[in-house]
Amino acid sequence: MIKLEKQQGIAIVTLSRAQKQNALSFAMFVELNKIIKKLKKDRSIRAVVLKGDGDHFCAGLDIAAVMASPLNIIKLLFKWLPGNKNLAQRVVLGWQSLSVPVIAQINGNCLGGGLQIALGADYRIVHHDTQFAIMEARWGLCPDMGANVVMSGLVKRDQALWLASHADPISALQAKELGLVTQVTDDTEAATQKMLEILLARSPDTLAAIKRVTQQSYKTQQRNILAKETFSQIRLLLSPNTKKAIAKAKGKTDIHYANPKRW
Ligand SMILES: C/C=C/C(=O)SCCNC(=O)CCNC(=O)[C@H](O)C(C)(C)COP(=O)(O)OP(=O)(O)OC[C@H]1O[C@@H](n2cnc3c(N)ncnc32)[C@H](O)[C@@H]1OP(=O)(O)O
Repeated sequence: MIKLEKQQGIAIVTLSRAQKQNALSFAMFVELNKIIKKLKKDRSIRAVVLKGDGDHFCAGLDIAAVMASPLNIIKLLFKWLPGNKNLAQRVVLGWQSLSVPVIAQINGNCLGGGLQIALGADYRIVHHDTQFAIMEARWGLCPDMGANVVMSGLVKRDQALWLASHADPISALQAKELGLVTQVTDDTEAATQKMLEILLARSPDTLAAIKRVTQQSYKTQQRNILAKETFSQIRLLLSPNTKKAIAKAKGKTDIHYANPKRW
């Protein structure tokens, strides 16, 4: 469900489950993690392009499929030991551990976990018609998968709060205004090629150094943030208000939340 091709030194990673708008199963996270490890060792590549098969980048986590296996939920979101990242965090932040530039080429829907994976890339080239949303709040959850690390380098604090809290789709232009997007275009393929030409004209050592140094400013905080988002998600999953939020997301209207907990 993940395709990896190499063309003239460019690795092309494609989320390939077009009939489900490339919604992410547990197996896709496992495959993506393996691919990132493979690319890390591959000295023949100069850049990575990450995209979705068909008309969409990704419709987010396949919640029903992942929820069907409690063991997979634990492996994906909660396998946390001090200093370790869970599988989803390893995938989202994995693109940043590569020394080569990673460009997410985005069309159609780019939602939830799909947006988080795209935010882990170095650049996002998006079609005018793309829709973005951080959707966890609809399910009574909070953004995880490393979203809080990648967002903190891109979006101002009040905007990050608002985006995660309203959980509604925003347009490509709104996303650009917030800082989520590098470039909005009518031809993502051509714009990606153009960016690759510019990047490939630079020394790979220079690009690697720029990437490493640019990341450093928010890397120091990373471990605390990752641990916090994992623990917050565990508490939410155990909360009666989350059950109510899920019922609401499925269309139940007479929902009354209990008083808020102290965090
Ligand atoms: C920790 C949590 C992390 C997260 O990622 S939270 C976010 C999870 N994602 C969602 O909540 C999105 C759910 N999907 C939708 O709201 C809608 O869909 C869309 C807006 C993405 C698209 O709507 P439309 O254009 O009308 O297409 P369609 O007929 O609903 O979907 C086409 C096919 O794609 C499947 N699909 C879409 N999203 C998901 C998903 N997230 N997981 C699994 N399948 C999905 C559908 O079921 C259907 O397939 P079929 O025709 O076989 O029924």
